[in-house]
Order: sequence, then structure tokens, then C-alpha cells
Amino acid sequence: MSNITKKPTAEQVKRLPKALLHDHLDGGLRPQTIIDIAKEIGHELPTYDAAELAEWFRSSCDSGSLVLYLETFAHTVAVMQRRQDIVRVARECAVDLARDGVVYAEVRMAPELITEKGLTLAQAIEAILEGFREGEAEAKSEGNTIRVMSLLCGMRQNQLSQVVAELAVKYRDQGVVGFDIAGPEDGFPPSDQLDTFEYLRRENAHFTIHAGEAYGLPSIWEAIQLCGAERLGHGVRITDDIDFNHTPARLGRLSSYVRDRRVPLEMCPSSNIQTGVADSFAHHPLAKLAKLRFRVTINTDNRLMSATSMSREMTEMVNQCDWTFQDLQRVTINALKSAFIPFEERLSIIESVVKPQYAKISEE
Ligand SMILES: O=c1[nH]cnc2c1ncn2[C@@H]1O[C@H](CO)[C@@H](O)[C@H]1O
Ligand SMILES: [Zn+2]
Repeated sequence: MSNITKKPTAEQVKRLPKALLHDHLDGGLRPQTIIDIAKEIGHELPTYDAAELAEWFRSSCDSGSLVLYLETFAHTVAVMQRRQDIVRVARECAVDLARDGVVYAEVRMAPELITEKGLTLAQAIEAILEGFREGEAEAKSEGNTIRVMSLLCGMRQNQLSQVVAELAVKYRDQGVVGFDIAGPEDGFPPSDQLDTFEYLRRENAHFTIHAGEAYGLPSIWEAIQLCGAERLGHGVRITDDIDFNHTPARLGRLSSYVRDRRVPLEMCPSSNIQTGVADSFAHHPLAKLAKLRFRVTINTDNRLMSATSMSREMTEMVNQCDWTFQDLQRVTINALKSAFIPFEERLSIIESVVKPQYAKISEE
């Protein structure tokens, strides 16, 4: 029997090549970086000890509420207002992901949040892109190869989505591969930004939408059927349309559509556990949806707030849901198939990096 059906060790998971579609730039800062910059600019933090600050973020985000969870971003956003700080945060993000074995990442940020000290939206975007390029180079010097692309978010509660979407189109050949809307879901349906999504479709631009995280099926339905989202950020509440009391499970019209059309679900188990969707990895719908062969992907969402990494998310799936090399390889290939880079580039990473490395590491 091939070893691909065995469970990898945590150390092997760390070395496996990973693809990440859903990670917020302002949700992944190094605690020490927040402290360094906060001291320079005079921003007050709950503590100036890196380990304590990491713990403060994690525990503050454990409330079971998305709205409270989002309040902690005030501190990360506060230290991302100067050009050099944005470049640093983006560079460190790329380096940290690469050290964790991530070979392809789409990292998202809402540029409108980092213009408080006078940067234009375009300057904010350029700083992010510059940081990612520097981080890729630094990762290379450490022996890690990573490609980091950028997604731009509009915040649901603001009125800037159209402007940000136009910038996503403008910068599409310079490292921006798509658009998203983020922020509080309840009370801000995706259809509020319908004009923007229609604009993006006319421009043949890619976008995903945070939907089905803190709000249920209507949000998912709007995101896909009214707005035309290619992927769903989280999408975890699709389970409201699945009856698991039958064997096999019975799918409703919307969940069938999502599965039949292979709509990628950017699932983020640790984040969902903190905002109250599930109480553990074992009870998170990810494993069940994977078994039903939805196109699920596994993601970090906010590494700082969840004290997590791709390796940790995957290792928990191994430990709590008995996931094997094969299960991990499937979500990795799912992610790459769903990436917003050109088709041949996705295939090339799957064929020349993911499959050979899985074959090699699983045979050790
Ligand atoms: O899980 C989430 N759901 C909705 N919005 C989020 C989530 N994580 C982060 N953000 C929001 O996205 C902004 C840009 O990165 C963050 O500032 C935060 O407000
Ligand atoms: Zn998110």
C-alpha cells in the first residue's frame, strides 16, 4: 500500500508544499513588529511584551463574535500607516509563510485602512506589492521558494469598494490578482456592492467574497448568484443546506449548485472556532464537506489572531480528523486549481512542486 494514505507527522506537514488563498495581511503581523512600530509612532498597546501581546490577540478573539474579533485589528492597522511599515509587514509576511512551507499565497488587504497618515490608495497598494517582492527574495536567500500575490478588499461598511476594485484592475499585471469584500457580514449583504461586482465581471477580473461566515445561506446565495463570486471566503454555513442525518447526506439546491459548479470554499477552521461556528476541528464542517467532495481549501485567515499557521491548521486536521497525506494533497491541489493566477501557472505548481514533494515526503 502506498504511504499516501498514511498520516504525516507534524514535522512532515511543515515540509509539505502548501497553497494559501485566504490570509489577511493585517491579521498576520509578528508581535514584535507591532511593538517596534508602536513605540516609534507612539501608539498605545495593551502590553509591550511580545509573548503577552500574542496571547492578548488570541484570547481577545476567542469571544465567539465576529464583530469583537474584528475590533482587535485596530492595533495592527494602526502600525501599518507609514510606507516603510507596510513594506516591512508585507516582507515579513512572505518570509514567515515561506518558512512554514507555503509555496503559493494570495494575501489580502483593504488599502483604505492604511491611508490615515496620508498615503494614497495607490501608494498603499504599491507598498504592499514591494514588500511581497522583497519578502520573496529574502525567502529565496533562506532557501525557500514562495510566490505571494495580492488581493484587494473593500470594507463592507465603507463606500470605497468601487474605487478599490478599479485599482485591483489597474494593478492586475503587477501582483494584484483579485478582489474581495471583508468586514462585518450581518447587515452588509454582498448585493450592497453589486455595481462593483458587475464592473469586475465586465473587466474579466477575479473576485472572491467573504460569505457564509457570520451569516447564513442568503449571504452565500447572493455572493454566487447575484454577485458572481468565483470563490467563497469561508462559506462554512453552506452546511445549513445539507441534511447530514441521512446517509448519504442530502444536499439542497444551493449546496448542490456549489458542489456541482466546484465553487471553492476558502475554509479557515481556527478562525471559525474563535467566532463560534464550531467548537473544535473535530466538529468543524471542513472534514465532512471534504468527504462530500466539495472543493474545500484550508486557510489561516488571521495567523496572529488565531495563533496559527498553515502547518498548524493541517496538523490539527491530521490529529483530530485522521487526515492523511492524500487528504492534505487534495486540499492543496484544490487551492491551486482555484488560484487567481493563469491556468498554466497553477498547473505548473501542482505538477512540478506539489505532486513530486508529496510523493517524496510520504515515502520517507
Ligand atoms: O474573517 C474575517 N471576516 C470578515 N472580515 C475579516 C475577517 N478577518 C479579517 N477581516 C477584516 O478584513 C480587513 C482587511 O484585511 C481587516 O482589517 C478586518 O477588518
Ligand atoms: Zn477572512
